[in-house]
Amino acid sequence: MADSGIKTRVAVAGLGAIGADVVKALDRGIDGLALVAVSSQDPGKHRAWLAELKTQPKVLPIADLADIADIVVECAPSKLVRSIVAPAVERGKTAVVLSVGALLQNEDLIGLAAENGGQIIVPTGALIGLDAVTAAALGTIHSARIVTRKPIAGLLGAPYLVENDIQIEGITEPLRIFEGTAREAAKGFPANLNVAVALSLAGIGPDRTRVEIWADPTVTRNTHRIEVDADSARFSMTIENIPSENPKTGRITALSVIACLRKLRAPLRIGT
Ligand SMILES: NC(=O)C1=CN([C@@H]2O[C@H](COP(=O)(O)OP(=O)(O)OC[C@H]3O[C@@H](n4cnc5c(N)ncnc54)[C@H](OP(=O)(O)O)[C@@H]3O)[C@@H](O)[C@H]2O)C=CC1
Ligand SMILES: O=C([O-])CC(=O)C(=O)O
Repeated sequence: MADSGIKTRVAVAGLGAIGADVVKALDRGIDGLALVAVSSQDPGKHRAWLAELKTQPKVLPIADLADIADIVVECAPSKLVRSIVAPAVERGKTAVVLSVGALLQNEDLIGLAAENGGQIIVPTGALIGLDAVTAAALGTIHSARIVTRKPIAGLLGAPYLVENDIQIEGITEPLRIFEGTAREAAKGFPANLNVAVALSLAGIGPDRTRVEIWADPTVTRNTHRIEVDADSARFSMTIENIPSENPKTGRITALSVIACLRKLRAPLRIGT
């Protein structure tokens, strides 16, 4: 298909560990896409590096991004998901969502996208294997499980730890701090376990996907192992993510978003 020359306009909400890398990649150039706007809590903090971009995006409040973009990439705290995604999908536009856990409290956004011809895209993010999980889900998946091990800094402050008075600072041995469903994990660890919800949405849902979380002072990487048993295949895979400047977020997450954006207009797409 010939390139029409018309660029799809992209806005990025959040300029932290994920958003800043996505903005820089868009500015370097992704075929068919143009960065038009960004949003952050404190834009002054980002003025210097934004000024070095080849093309200056507008700096807007999150609610205004979908006015001028075809795709809004959400890389912000999970409590903002609704205010970023709703304006996009109700205009028939696309929202790329990183704070996947928050979709469980805002499931109606999926209906809103369906009614208005919009789309919500969840990149593989910090996880591995969602291509195989979505394929297996077309048959029968008997079970899906994720075991996450994170260094202490990747878990500190999670509401589940605070509510249950679980102390992890200073532990010297791995400690299993949670066992439950992906839905429960999303509630207790909203900034740490998006991967569990992504796995569940690709597979057998948040109430049947089992999650185990370990605070592990012996690891330096955010490590996720998934185990899936289906009528088409059985597989297990592990990813060991090097933390970014945000210890909760693996470096590969921004790269996954960039790869996802590149696929949108690429002449060759690899993978499901
Ligand atoms: N799906 C997945 O696999 C993964 C998902 N995530 C999730 O992705 C999200 C982003 O992660 P990460 O980049 O590490 O987070 P960071 O904390 O590094 O960055 C968050 C950004 O959100 C911005 N922000 C905060 N409030 C507002 C607001 N009111 N309006 C606009 N912007 C705002 C901040 O602005 P400022 O810089 O000005 O303070 C900051 O730039 C998180 O919810 C995280 O849990 C993370 C890893 C993997
Ligand atoms: O799932 C998340 O929110 C983040 C994560 O574990 C990682 O980046 O490795």
